[in-house]
Amino acid sequence: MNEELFPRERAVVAPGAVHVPGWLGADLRRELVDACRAWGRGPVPFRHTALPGGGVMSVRTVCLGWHWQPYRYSRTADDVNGARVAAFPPWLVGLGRRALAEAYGEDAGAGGVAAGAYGVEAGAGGVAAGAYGVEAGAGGVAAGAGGYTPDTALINFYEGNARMGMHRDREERSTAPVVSLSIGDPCVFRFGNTASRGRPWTDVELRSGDLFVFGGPSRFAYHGVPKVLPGAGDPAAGLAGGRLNITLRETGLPRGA
Ligand SMILES: O=C(O)CCC(=O)C(=O)O
Ligand SMILES: [Fe+2]
Repeated sequence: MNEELFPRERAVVAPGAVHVPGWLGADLRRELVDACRAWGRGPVPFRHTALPGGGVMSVRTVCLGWHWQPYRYSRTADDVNGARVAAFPPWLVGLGRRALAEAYGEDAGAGGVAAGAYGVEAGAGGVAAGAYGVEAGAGGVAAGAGGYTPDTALINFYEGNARMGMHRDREERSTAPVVSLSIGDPCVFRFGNTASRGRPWTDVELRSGDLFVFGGPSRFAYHGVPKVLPGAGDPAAGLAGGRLNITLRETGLPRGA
């Protein structure tokens, strides 16, 4: 939302991890909320994901393109109703590319990403090559925002005391960045490190319309949502309460599958 008295500043939270406050305008937020409602109507509904240990996640999730369940992707929602998940729409690929360009700079190519988001050190080659591996260096982040082709989205809905523990998004074979879009109630988003669930971490408040991208050296960093803050959702976007988060990812899985 852009009505802030003191506009919030974009911030590089860690190398490759960028927070862009208020990136989504009201029209786009509303379109996304409408789209999420439609996706939640099927073929696969929002569900509390069952964990192997017997627990269930407090957020409710629905997926596009590929269905995520702990800890793999499949085309069908075998832990829900067995249906094939809704297709990942081309317009969402476009939104992902725009998000990447916004976070890392228009020339989010080899040099652009390195210089813009990772800092000069990373650009020097060592970190970039080390973090991406040769494969990704050639075809992943280095290909720039235009080459970014997310093929799965996890749509999380937080209500009441829903939260998400510290974890890594690591079921993807691609090392391309994760694009995260938030709509509705604000939350504390905890962005940690790649070594452990523990400190150091940075707590960032994500509000409605905020973009957060994590790639490069931060792609496999631990992160979580310890708390959703009280709010009224985002009435301008047609969300009466709760928090929606959409993450766009490249699975690196075969497209034809
Ligand atoms: O809700 C968020 O902001 C984070 C969601 C997340 O980390 C995930 O879906 O893996
Ligand atoms: Fe995550």
